[in-house]
Amino acid sequence: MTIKRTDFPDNFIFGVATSSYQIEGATNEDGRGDSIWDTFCREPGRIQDGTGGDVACDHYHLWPQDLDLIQSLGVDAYRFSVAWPRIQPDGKGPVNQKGLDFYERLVDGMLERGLQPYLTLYHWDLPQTLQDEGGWVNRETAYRFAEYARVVAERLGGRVRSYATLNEPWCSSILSYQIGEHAPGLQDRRAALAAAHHLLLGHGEAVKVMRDIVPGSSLGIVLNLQPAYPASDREEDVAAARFADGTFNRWFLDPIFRGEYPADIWDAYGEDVPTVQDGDFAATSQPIDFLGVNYYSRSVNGATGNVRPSESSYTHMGWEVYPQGLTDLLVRINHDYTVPPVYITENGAAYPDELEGGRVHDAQRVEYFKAHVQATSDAVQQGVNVAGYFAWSLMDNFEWAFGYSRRFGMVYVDYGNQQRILKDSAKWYQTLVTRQDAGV
Ligand SMILES: N#[N+]C[C@@H]1[C@@H](O)[C@H](O)[C@@H](O)[C@@H]2O[C@H]12
Repeated sequence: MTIKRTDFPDNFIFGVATSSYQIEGATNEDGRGDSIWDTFCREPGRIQDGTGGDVACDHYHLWPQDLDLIQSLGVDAYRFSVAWPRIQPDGKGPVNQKGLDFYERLVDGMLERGLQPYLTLYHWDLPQTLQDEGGWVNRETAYRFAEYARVVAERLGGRVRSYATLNEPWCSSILSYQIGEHAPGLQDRRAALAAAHHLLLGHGEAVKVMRDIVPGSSLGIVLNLQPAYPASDREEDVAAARFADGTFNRWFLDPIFRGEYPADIWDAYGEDVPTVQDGDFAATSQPIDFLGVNYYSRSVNGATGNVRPSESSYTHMGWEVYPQGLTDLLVRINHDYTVPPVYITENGAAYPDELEGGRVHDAQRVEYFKAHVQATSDAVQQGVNVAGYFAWSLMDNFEWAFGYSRRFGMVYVDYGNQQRILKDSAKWYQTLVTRQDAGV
């Protein structure tokens, strides 16, 4: 059985994805302000290899050849993010024109190369000055985010037709304010739930503002969703899976598509639940034009903790390779919610790539992509309106708390000389998206 480009609708989009802090570098250039990740990386022990995003892939300077590289892959679209601290160094007030100029050049460069820009407004690089005032725990940050969205839309409006407000609000709240593995690195569930609420409020306020500025553009949000399976059919395992599904998936899907929090999880959170003001759910459940889904793996839940099926293979992140979970997830959200067109906005895998004779034979990543593109096609065949697939990531980059120790790219980056080298997976993807009938 082969997966072919023609297995998808003609208007199906294939793309690649990155984010500002992970690739740009130039953290002190052209008026950019500090983000919470610049601060976090300076705190000893936060990043596994002690690095940060100050240089990364030097994309801020190498963007023309990186756009040439993307174009050479034959993809339709490029998903990228705008760094809020480049646009408003203090997160509010004065606009840094050099920051806007950079993204204007970048977007024009995409359009000149026939690449459709898919813009994400917030991929975790919150201006530090806002964090100094409480960050997402402070409700005011939601309104500052809507003001930032206005600035970007007013400058790029006519040229960018797809805007995602947030990337993975679960990571920006739970992972960052409760678990503490991401910036700002707090461990306070009540703060995390307040942050999650204000992120979703900011999403809604930004959508409201942008509807007037970029009429006809496609506005949406990107969620990292993870299907939760019970380790067995024992009641306690089934309950564990439902709780995991509730805290990870429904806690974000329900406010967006139902205008409420899931009652079972709200009750479980007790006094840590966020303060919800009148009108908040009207904002969070603003009609949107697409849902972005970032899928990497599933969870297998038991009453005493997660289970790692021994028969599965695992990526360098320790995540189970489980493509069926993508199909199951898409079919489920299509059944349980009234969703707009869905994009797989991120899917990919980290493996310990080795450069051998100027080549990277990343066979495991090729198989990962093949299986998950197939799983996406399976969901389409089952009636899910999937409009596109973006591979994570275009190139190796700063992998947050793992620093540069994890390589997710289909293009290898030699950080010593910033050389880009297509891995076998890039060549496979190129054959798929350019209809050369890549085989599975
Ligand atoms: N970890 N990991 C890989 C990848 C990360 O590099 C992206 O920035 C996130 O949007 C999402 O977590 C997925």
